[in-house]
Amino acid sequence: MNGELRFPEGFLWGTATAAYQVEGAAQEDGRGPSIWDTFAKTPGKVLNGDTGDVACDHYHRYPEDVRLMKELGMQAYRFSIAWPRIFPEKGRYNPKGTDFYKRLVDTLHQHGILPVATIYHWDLPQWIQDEGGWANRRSVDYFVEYANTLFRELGDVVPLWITHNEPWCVSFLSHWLGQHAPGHRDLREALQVAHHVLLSHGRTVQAYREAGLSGRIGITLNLTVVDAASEDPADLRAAQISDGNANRWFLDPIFRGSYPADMVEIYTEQAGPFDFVHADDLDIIRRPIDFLGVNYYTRSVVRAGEDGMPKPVPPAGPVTDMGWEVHPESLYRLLTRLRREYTGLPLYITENGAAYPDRVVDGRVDDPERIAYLRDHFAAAHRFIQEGGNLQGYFVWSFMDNFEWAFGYSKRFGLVYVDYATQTRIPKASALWYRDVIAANGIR
Ligand SMILES: CO[C@H](O)c1c[n+]2c([nH]1)[C@H](O)[C@@H](O)[C@H](O)[C@H]2CO
Repeated sequence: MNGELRFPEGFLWGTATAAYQVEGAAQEDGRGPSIWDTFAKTPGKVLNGDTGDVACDHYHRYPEDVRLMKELGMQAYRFSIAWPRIFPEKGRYNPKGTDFYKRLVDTLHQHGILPVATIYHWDLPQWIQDEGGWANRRSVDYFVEYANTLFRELGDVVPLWITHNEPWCVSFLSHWLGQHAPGHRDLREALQVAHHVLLSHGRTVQAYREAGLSGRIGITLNLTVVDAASEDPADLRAAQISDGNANRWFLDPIFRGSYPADMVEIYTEQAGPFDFVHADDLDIIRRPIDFLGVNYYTRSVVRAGEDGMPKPVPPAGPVTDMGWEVHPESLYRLLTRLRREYTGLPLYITENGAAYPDRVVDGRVDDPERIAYLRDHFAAAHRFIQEGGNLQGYFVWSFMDNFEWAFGYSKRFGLVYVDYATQTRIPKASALWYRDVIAANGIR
């Protein structure tokens, strides 16, 4: 058909969620508290005082959800494993926690859906935070023990592993900007956290190789394109700094084995010496991975503040319900840069999607804006592939509406609408459209 954009044979189409955002069952089968249980119960941290106590009750309703994924033709499901289910207390392994993920993975296989497991998606066990959290280098050892347990228990049935979801959010958003758990505002701590998360990634890749498993392992980074508000040298430098913080701080250690020098100079000046970086750390962090997961939602535009540091410029174009600019061409720009400057490894879009104020009318949810958003981003991805880019799959965020962190349940990213009062699932028009895209392996 004219204008149809077909994707390569075997391209993997899926959706993504994360444990704390969908599972609920916060105290069930021995799960211990996470930093998000603590944060959400702290007055003022999450809109409307929402918590993940129940969420989408995915812990109990996953059979229904997986059936719906099958009906919608989804080929893969990216979920995260809740560390506090596996090690609820220091030194205590909880087999009941692992058993849930064995049930989930088994159900996915029964329906011909590929399981993709994210080992860490922000729900750090509170007992580790009580020892200093990711800022404490001991967290690296705890993480490797946790990961090795998952490889032992699930290594033969999970073919794709993601060590971490978005180290930038775990470090800078949560320990410098203070918007996510544990809500700290300390640049030096954020830099220590970023380093220990990256180090735990490298140690875990090493552990996966030593386990002799036949699957693949990578990491998911939230990446963006940063544009300067003008050609003024101050704005151009501000964009360079913003790019350094958002992108290069993680891409350079993983793919080049060093932190970006321009940013090291700035951060050393602002936060003191990098004495938390030990001699062989960067060699561990740069251990070769099998793929890179890319979470892309929007680009950013910055100008220079009084101090020369980047200040965000409000979007000029259309935005989603999060206020994020809809900018699909920047997905193409980002992917092209990754291929040009960093890696030819397989890439997966491990998250892309949009929140819109969805409404149920006569039992249906029409979401044309989400369809348009996804179509344009799929087209951008297709352009990258057509030019030789090694993009192998796409996971829409999210399978269903869920707990959107500090925004609580006020933002709906799902292809499937969730009525939280009844836990009813309603596939939105975008879910039915996505089903047709998957069936055609392309867009019209
Ligand atoms: C700039 O967006 C970030 O890359 C990002 C967006 N998102 C994420 N990271 C997280 O991985 C998800 O848990 C969020 O639910 C999702 C939607 O907000």
